Order: sequence, then structure tokens, then C-alpha cells
Amino acid sequence: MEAVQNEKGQISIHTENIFPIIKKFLYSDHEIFLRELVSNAVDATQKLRQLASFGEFGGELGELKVTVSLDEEAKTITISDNGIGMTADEIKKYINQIAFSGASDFLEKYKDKTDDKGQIIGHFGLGFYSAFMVAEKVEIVTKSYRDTGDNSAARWICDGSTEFELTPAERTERGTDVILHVAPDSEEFLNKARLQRILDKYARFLPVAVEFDGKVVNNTTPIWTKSPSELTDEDYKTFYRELYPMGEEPLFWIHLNVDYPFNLTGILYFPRIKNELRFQREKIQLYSRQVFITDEVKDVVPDFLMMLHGVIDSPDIPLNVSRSFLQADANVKKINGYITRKVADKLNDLFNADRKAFEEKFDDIGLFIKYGILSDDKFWEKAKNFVLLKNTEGEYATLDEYREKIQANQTDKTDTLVFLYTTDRKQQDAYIESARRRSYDVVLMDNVIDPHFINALEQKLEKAHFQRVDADTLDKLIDKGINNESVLSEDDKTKLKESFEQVLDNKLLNVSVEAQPVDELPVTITLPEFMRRMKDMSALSGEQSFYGNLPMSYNVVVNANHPLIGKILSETDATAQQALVKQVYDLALLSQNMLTGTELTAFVRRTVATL
Ligand SMILES: Nc1ncnc2c1ncn2[C@@H]1O[C@H](COP(=O)(O)OP(=O)(O)OP(=O)(O)O)[C@@H](O)[C@H]1O
Repeated sequence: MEAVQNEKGQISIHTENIFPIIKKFLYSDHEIFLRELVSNAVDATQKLRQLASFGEFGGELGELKVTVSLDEEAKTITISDNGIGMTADEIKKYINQIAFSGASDFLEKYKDKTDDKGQIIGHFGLGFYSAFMVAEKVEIVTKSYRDTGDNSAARWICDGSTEFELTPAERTERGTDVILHVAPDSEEFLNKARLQRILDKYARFLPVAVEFDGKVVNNTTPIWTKSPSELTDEDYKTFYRELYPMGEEPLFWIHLNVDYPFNLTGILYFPRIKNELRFQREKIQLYSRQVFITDEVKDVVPDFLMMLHGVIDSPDIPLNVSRSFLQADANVKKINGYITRKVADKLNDLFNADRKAFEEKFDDIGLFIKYGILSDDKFWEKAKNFVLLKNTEGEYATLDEYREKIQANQTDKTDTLVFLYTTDRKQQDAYIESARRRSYDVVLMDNVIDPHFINALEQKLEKAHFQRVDADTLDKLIDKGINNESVLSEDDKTKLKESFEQVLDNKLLNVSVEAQPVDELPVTITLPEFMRRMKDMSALSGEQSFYGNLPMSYNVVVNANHPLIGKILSETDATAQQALVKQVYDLALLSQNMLTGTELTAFVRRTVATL
């Protein structure tokens, strides 16, 4: 066999082999052809309007519009406009030279005359070729606004090879028809309903009237293009219904409007989110100069903002490039930062303007705010002033207010502030009640996001720790270093511990005898905070983990100072003593909603028998 020689060289690219690639893979979604061609037609009319405004076009503008028509028999789709049209030379320049965009050329030429570049959509010079994704032959019949003589209209025909034909055409009116002779493998597009759906999706808010099947399909002045001062609340709500006919009324909205250092307009709505992490994403629609681009805004908008609804319109978001590029794009990063800031500012304004109304909405937007805090430090910087904690009494407090409220009573011996919380106020009622009796405050943390939120707060707040009310006895939860006197001797305590261990007979239960106030229950069952958090986290993540697989182990705390415990200790009859131990333990289970099934039935029967 011949040895391989070291060699360097160049891979050759010819137009013959790059053209089919552009044709087939320019856009993964073939229906995009209609968006591109209608956008070109819109551009052509907008350009004429601009020329008229510079005084470069003195003729009748007429009613500028784009018409899409379908001829099922001839198997054609035609996109017509009464815009600037093209001369034969312009066809050669703009159409024959792929990626030589007439739009950039136009902007370059008139850059000193117009500061409103915003009106021209095209800038890549490739869009037209998307026609070949669905057509076996494309025909352009066009007449430039400049041509007044006869026979100046031109016809261009290309069958998708690199050859074209350019001939004079019969056309008296200014403007362009792009006629697609649909290929056999794309006949799905020769369908009225299909075209209607595509137009509804992409052309819905185009700035020039687009007619299909005798009807105008678009709203040419969607409210995000207007100034907020022209708009009423009702306008915003109506537009929301236009976007999401099935949606519940939004809570409030933000009108975005920047032109430096990037261009962006839009309206973001806050829906009611409540306790759903599986919120519906893909609700924000991305536009570029009123052309719908996508509802997958994943890389353009920070993840937590995907909970919002609405539209963003920006010509500065690169549209035809890969996702990874988008993430690294400086404009996209700035846009991200801008939107996050605006959203935080809006929430802050609402909070300052009407605290009560903000509190009323908090249950609906709390999840959103907490998600924002978890995912974005800049958002946290603002949100820490308006994120609210709600306690079991239904009172709301900001983090600062809350710190102030509990500081005196809930600071432990290490000077750490202990936030007591409940995840289920019904199930944990006995513990909440004990805490309230000591004038401790208990926060509600029953939202799906709260386990994460608690972790985040512990990291962000100084010297603060969260404990669920049932994580330990209150003396340990907030350990102020004060030891309760025990009425029992160490010997008695050991005896009691042994009796309980014998009756309960369960290795997963950790029995201890502690001196607690007399008004605490004789037995309390607690679930250590760390262990429970680890288990909660692994359940939330849905993954198998070390902690997730551990069996639940509980602490059983016997109150040495409770009279009933004294009674158990002094009971000389072993059977009677065991029955008492069982009874106080079952009562503890009952108060934690942990007594179920046969154990519960047996408890009820036993209790009935003693009455
Ligand atoms: N309907 C039309 N009327 C007049 N000129 C047109 C029309 N369609 C296309 N052209 C000309 O052909 C050029 C190339 O169009 P093409 O769609 O390929 O690129 P583009 O619109 O500039 O950019 P993009 O790739 O973003 O669509 C346009 O810039 C324009 O000058």
C-alpha cells in the first residue's frame, strides 16, 4: 500500500455545490419561505414610502399593500406588492448575487437621509432564496418605480440551478410579483388553510397590509409600536386577549422601549403563576421589526422571565445564527440585563406605589420573584427590598421588616437569627401552636420553590438560619443557652429512655428525654432539618441520591417535666406502663398526622375502651 504523504491544501467551494445547501438548509422550517418573501414585499413598499418622504418619488403612492394568492390548479403561490420594484439591472445585482443584500445597499445609500432604519427588515441577502425550499421554479415579474417607458418591466426565471433567464415582461403597474411554482414534495403548501396559518403566525403584526383570500390578515399598528402615553389599561388588556385568546387576565404589564445602545420594544405581561413550576414557557413572542421570528426565546430572555407573556421586538437580536452564538452575543447579553432591570424596577414601583395591592398580588407573583432571586444576582439586588415573607397569621413583611420583627425574640446564643417556618400549616399545627405560645413567628414556606428559596436566603442573609417548626423541640430550634431545670434525675431519664425504646422497638427512632416547659406535649416527634432538606431536595430533583434512599429517621423527644411522664415512671405494673408509653407516643404521632391504618384503628379502640 502506498504511504500517505504529508500534504496541505485548500478545500474548494464552488457556487454549484453551495447553492443546494443554502436552498435546503438555510432554515430548518420550510414554511419560513413565506415569511421571507412577504417581508421582502413589505420592505419594497416601505422603501417606496421612504423615498416619497425624501421627495425622491413624486408619483401616487396609492394604497400600499402586499397580496398573497394561491392557485391550486397551476400549483403556484404568488406574493405581490406595489412597492419599488426592480429594474433588470437591479435584479442582476440583488437577486443574482446571493448575499448581496439590496436592503443594506439601500440603507447605505440613504443613511444620511433617514434616521429611521427601523423600517427595513432584510439585511442578510439570503431570504429570497428560501423560495427554493418549496419551489422547483421561481419567477419574478417586476417593474421599478423609476421606469416609465414601455417594455421596461422584467421577468426573471430560475429553476434552482445556477442558471437564470432574464427577459422583458408585460407589466404596467409598479411593483413585484414573486411566483413560486411549488415542487411536488412541497405540495402541502398548496393549501389555503395552511397558508392562512403561516400568515397568522408570521405576518400578524407586519406594518403594511397583507391580504390573503380577500382579507387583510394583519394588524399594522400593534400597541408595542405606540407610545405608552397613548395607551389605556384597556388597550393593554385587549392586546393581551389578541395574543392569548384563552388566557386569564394578566396581573400587570411592562412596556419596554429602548433605542440605545440597542433597539428594543415590547410588552411583557405578568400572568397569575401561583404554585406551578411547570408554567407554560414559550409564551413570549419574539419579533424583528414586526415580523414574527420565534416563540422560543430561551437564549434571549433569562430563564425566570420565561414565566412572563408578551412580545419583544428587536432588530438587534441576530436571528439566523446558531444558538450558542446567540448566548455569547453582546447585544443579547445587554438585552437580558435590560429586561431584568426593567422587570425589577416595575415590581419595585408597584411595591412602593401601593403596598396593599402588591401584597394581594404576592401569592400570584411570589414564585416568579423567588425564581428571579435564585437565578440572577442583579435581580436579587433589587428584589431584596420587595420580596415578602408571609406568616401563619397572613401578615406580610419585607426581609428587613421581618428581621426587625423577630430579632429580639428569635436570636439564638450564637447571635444567629432563626426563621421558623412551616411547609404545611395544617399538618404542623401542633408545632406552630407551640411556637406561637412563645410568641415566635412562623413563616409560610409552602410554595414549590421555597426549599430553594430558603437555601438562597441563608446564603444571602447574614447570620440567618431557617428551621422548620417540627425540626426539633423549640428549645433546640432557637437555642438561647438556657437550660430548663429537670424534675427527673439522670437515672430516671435513663430508665425512661429504655422503657420507650423497648416499647417502640424501632431502630430508626432516636429517643431522648429532655427537660421542657410543662405546657409542652409529653412526647414530640421531630424530623431533623438537615436530613429532611436533603430528602426534599432529592425528591424535587427527581434523581436518586444517597439521602433520597435513606429511610426517614425521627427523633422522639420525651418531656421530662410533663406530669404524664412522671406518672409513667412511677407506674409499677409493667403492662400498664407499656400501655401508657404506647398511648403518649401515638398521641404524638397523631398530632403530626403520622398515625394511620391499623395503628390508628388500634389507638381508637384502645381509647374507646378506657372511656
Ligand atoms: N419584492 C421585492 N421588491 C423589490 N425588491 C426586492 C423584492 N424582493 C427582493 N428584493 C431585492 O432583493 C434583495 C435580496 O433579497 P433577500 O431576501 O435575498 O435579502 P434581504 O431581504 O436583503 O435580506 P434577508 O436575507 O434578511 O431577507 C433585497 O434586498 C431587495 O433589494
